[in-house]
Amino acid sequence: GHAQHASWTQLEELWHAEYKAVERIKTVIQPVAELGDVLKTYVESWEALVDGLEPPDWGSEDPAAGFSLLRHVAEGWTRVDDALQKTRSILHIIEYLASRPDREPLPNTDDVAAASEAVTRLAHVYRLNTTALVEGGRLVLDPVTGYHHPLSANELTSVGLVAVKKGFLDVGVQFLRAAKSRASVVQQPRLDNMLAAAVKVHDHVLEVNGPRSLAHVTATTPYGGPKEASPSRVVKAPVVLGVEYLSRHANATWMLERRPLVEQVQVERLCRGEDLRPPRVTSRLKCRYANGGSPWLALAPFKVEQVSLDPYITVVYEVVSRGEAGQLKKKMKSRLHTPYFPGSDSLTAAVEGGWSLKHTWLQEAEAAVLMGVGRRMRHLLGVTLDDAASEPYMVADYGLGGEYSAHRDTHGPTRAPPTPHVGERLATVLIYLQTPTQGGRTVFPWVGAGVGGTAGAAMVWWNLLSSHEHDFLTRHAACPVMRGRKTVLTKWVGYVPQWRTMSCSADPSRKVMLPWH
Ligand SMILES: O=C(O)CCC(=O)C(=O)O
Ligand SMILES: [Fe+2]
Repeated sequence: GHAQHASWTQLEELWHAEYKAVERIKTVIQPVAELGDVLKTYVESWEALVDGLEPPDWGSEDPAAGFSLLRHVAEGWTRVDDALQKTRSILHIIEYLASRPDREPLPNTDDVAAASEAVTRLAHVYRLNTTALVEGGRLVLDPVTGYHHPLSANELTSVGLVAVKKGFLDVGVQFLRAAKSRASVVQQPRLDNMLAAAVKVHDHVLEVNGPRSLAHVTATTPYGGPKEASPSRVVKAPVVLGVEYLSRHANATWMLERRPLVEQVQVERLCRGEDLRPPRVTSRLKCRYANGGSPWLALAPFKVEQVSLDPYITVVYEVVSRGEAGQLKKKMKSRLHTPYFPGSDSLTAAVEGGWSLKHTWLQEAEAAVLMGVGRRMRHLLGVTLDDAASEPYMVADYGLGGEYSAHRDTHGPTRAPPTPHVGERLATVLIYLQTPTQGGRTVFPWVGAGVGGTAGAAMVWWNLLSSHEHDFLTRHAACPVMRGRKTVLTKWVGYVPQWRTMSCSADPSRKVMLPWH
């Protein structure tokens, strides 16, 4: 099943619910313990009295036994009654605690497994600081406050084992090493065994399959044995971008066998903040004010920054204000669910979205804020994107290590067709309502560019060619969120409502963009 706590909004609710639960537990611990003690004493007193005798043989005619019986009940029951009355006053608290699973979804082993994998991926993509992990169980540090939550030996062990199982062999060994350094003397032998096994697997896989495939990652040199034994030189794979990528599309073998790994490696480099393009490409990018030719925006144009010219990707700043973002977040809170996409195969969508985000769909008519956003984008981009002419807005809230693997936004020939009056997803408007402090970039592996995201800013890109084929270069991914929260608001601009107003090109490979570009 699907993990319940796949977004930070839900994790935040869990913090609050857990706080309340523990506060209540604290109020019942003492009365419950007292009751336990009193009852135990009472039973002991009774057992001493009957001294192993069964009913017919009770010392009923022994005056001493009769005396003891009277005394046992008279004095004992006062204490029992006192403790029972106190417990009675906390029964509603017990009832509250006992009904917790009916009230809220509690995390289960699925959640823990998914979170372990998320931590593993974070460690892999962002090149975990092993020293900090070994010394303080530290995964990530808040650069401002210096806060970090240290992982215990047991937690490090369970993440390490998941990492090994999932093929992140280098990360697995590192976590198990960290676990060992933090483990008690009793735990040591078990960890020694696990670590030895993990190192053996790591070194064997490295020797047989090399350091990287779609299914595994190892360090570049073996962990066991003499270090100098295998000075295997790692050649950095050449970057594949733009037309070079497009030219490989005809090569089915390359697409099937080589593309996934090249894409993944390029995504990861971009996630770490690299730009894979040469300066002759990046130096042509501009930043300017734009009003899209709209008189309404003439006095208050948007700041538009080019991220890429082909495909055309821009960042439009200050599209949503802080207050508006807050209102939208409030609205989405109770509505988040596991991803599904209207009119498409929900299973595919859920798998693509992974466990690590929750989302909801919002109509423009449901939120005045969206009407404002829609108006701004309509004027700037010159497109129709109201409720009747496009899919609803989508709000997505990422979770712990939340990410979205590389995909295209268009339906294309393989997915369920879009609704007829909306058509293919001509453009994507992706607005960051909340920006993580570390990680979570949106990256385009075949463009070689990524954007860190500024709260309130929109990323806009055009997905289609004149031939109505999708532009393969627009594949993109959301990098795992390392620290902080990421909430995005997406609008897909449908093709059908725009086609009359678009300039048409005889060249089918031309990108479809609207006039202001
Ligand atoms: O959140 C992001 O950075 C990208 C989201 C995305 O690609 C999508 O929702 O289709
Ligand atoms: Fe997307």
